Amino acid sequence: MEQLTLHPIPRLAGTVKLPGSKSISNRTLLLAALADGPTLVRELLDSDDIRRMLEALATLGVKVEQQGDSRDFLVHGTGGAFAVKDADLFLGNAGTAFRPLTAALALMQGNYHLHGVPRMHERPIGDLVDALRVAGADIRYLGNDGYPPLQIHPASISAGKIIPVKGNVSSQFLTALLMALPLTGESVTIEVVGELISKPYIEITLNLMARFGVTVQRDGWQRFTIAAGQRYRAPGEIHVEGDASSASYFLAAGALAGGPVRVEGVGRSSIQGDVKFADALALMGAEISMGDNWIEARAPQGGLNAIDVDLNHIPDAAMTIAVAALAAKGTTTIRNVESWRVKETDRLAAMATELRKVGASVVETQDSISITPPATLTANAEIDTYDDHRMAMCFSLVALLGTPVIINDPKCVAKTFPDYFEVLGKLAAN
Ligand SMILES: O=C(O)C1=C[C@@H](OP(=O)(O)O)[C@@H](O)[C@H](O)C1
Ligand SMILES: C=C(OP(=O)(O)O)C(=O)O
Repeated sequence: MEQLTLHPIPRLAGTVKLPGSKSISNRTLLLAALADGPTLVRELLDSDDIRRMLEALATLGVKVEQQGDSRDFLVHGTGGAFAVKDADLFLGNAGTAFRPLTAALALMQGNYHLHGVPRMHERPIGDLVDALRVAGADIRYLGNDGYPPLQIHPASISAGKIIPVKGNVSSQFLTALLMALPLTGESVTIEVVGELISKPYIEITLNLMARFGVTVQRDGWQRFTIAAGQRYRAPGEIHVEGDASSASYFLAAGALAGGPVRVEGVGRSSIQGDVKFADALALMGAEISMGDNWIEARAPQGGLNAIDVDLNHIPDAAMTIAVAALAAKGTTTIRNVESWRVKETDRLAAMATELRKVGASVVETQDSISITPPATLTANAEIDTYDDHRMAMCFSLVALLGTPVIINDPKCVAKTFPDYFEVLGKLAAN
């Protein structure tokens, strides 16, 4: 197995241009593929999760043309029906490809086999399948009930009713329904049953749907109504913002190792909830400034303080807080992140195990984690990354605390940020 040794990085300052947002890239590709007419998608993220969506669309007969060597792609919309009616789709471990494609294809009168890596087959999808079955979809489980792989069959769809969906396992199920149900042309109300987690991701979905001409009437986070007869219309061009979750590693770096570190590509005008990571970092004492399209972080004079926070709204960037806690005075508690258990790995268990390797005292509950840093961090800890890009990226921050660290299987960052370590290295060389 490949290993990467990161030597201590005593001071870090500079500017990083962020890669495109994963959440916006995959939503935009699908909406553009479903729209009437062509859409130019600018600055698409280049990573495994996006490749899975691009490959799936190609298999489904959607024409997508890369513009030279750029990250600009012209997507030829299909008007809401893919030409290929029988397909086998491998979607890796990309939740933002698997869940929305399941919903869209379930409404399309074809035979589709959707599968992924072994971990994807352990990530739940039952709440989405249950909701789609209420609309008449014919979806069968090929392995364990409630989990991929799935086989979709042609079915008679009638969405003109209330579709209930549970939102306490993943917000991606509601996102998938919202994006797909306009394809029926009927009026439909989606009713969230119980609690909805990761709410800001729904705002990304609604924002992009609106740019493609479909508006949703909402009653808070409980009911979402799509009026009859709406179609996705190509908006001409969509520019993909920088990835706010990827920004978290560099902002934390600025807060830990002097700074200022500035990220470009997200800021005050971002539609991504993960920009709120900056608020959590500020709560720890970091000095944050923000413009429309940039955020900057620097270390406070007296070092960071521990915090006790509910980070349900930013589950991905919350992992970065867990590692930044190693530099904070006191015990940091991150609450309401049970969804960590069903992501790329069981992130609560993985985080607890690996933080202990660097010497932290950790208390893990079903939905929270408390971290108390040691007096001296353990040098050269070998961090296992569990094929989880975010484990690799957030544990790189240990090097910014003056402690060498070894990252096992560093290439797992390819899911969302293939050249993460090169970008970090360049910043460190400034
Ligand atoms: O909709 C999205 O783009 C995402 C939603 C979140 O998932 P959950 O809703 O499952 O928490 C997040 O963790 C994931 O990385 C991306
Ligand atoms: C949870 C994540 O990914 P996915 O889109 O596969 O759910 C993530 O990127 O942290």
